[in-house]
Amino acid sequence: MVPLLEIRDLACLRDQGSPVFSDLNFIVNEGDIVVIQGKSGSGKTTLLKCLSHLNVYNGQVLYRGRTPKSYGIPTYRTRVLYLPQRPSLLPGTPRDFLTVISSFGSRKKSAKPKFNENVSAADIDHPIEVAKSWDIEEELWDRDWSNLSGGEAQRVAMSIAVGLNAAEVLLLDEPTSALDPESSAAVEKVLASELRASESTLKAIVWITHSEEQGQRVGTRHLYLADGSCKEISQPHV
Ligand SMILES: Nc1ncnc2c1ncn2[C@@H]1O[C@H](COP(=O)(O)OP(=O)(O)OP(=O)(O)O)[C@@H](O)[C@H]1O
Repeated sequence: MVPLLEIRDLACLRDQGSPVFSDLNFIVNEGDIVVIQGKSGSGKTTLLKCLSHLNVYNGQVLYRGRTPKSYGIPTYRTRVLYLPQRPSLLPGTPRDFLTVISSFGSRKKSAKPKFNENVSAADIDHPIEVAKSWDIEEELWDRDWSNLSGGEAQRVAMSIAVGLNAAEVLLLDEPTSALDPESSAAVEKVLASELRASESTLKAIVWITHSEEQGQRVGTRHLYLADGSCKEISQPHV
């Protein structure tokens, strides 16, 4: 069976030419929540950016056996969706971002998702409803990202990722780092149930966390990045 995501001989260089990492090889299968751990500066964010085709890299990233370019990069980025560590650095408002991303998207309206389906107002309403369930009032959608708190921005970004129901793989960069334990647990619960729900497009998550406890709670697999390479470990790294 073709893996959902396959990473072959992935290497990424710093501006000065030294490698952040090289020769990374791993597979993400349907149902996986792959937790990525590693010390600060080990290359976790860089890895997610390579997977979402935001960084230049050597080697191959294959989504369902095909290169990102073969889907068209905007469509690929909607299907393999990266949520940055600090969504507050995005330009404009969350509603602007939602409109742009949904115009590239494809929602699963039937058992077989199709690319480039038209997006209706309902597509845009759903993330707003998900966000409301996480105590995000609608007026926040029209504020600049820079004027949201870190935790508000994280919940809004996550509600877009979940509510649009377009992504098959979510690439999450410390998605709950600015949340209190209760909000964090609510987000973990929704993501885990989305992964199990048959009507959801979501098939796998790659999740960076510095929290060993969170890694243990959410992860089905654990990768540890160190010294420019990564290894699969059976338990979260202590
Ligand atoms: N645009 C860039 N130009 C030059 N070096 C960069 C750039 N982005 C990242 N780096 C370097 O690449 C290395 C890996 O950074 P990265 O942000 O991927 O680490 P990380 O493991 O996610 O760290 P943290 O846990 O602190 O978020 C670091 O040495 C960082 O300084």
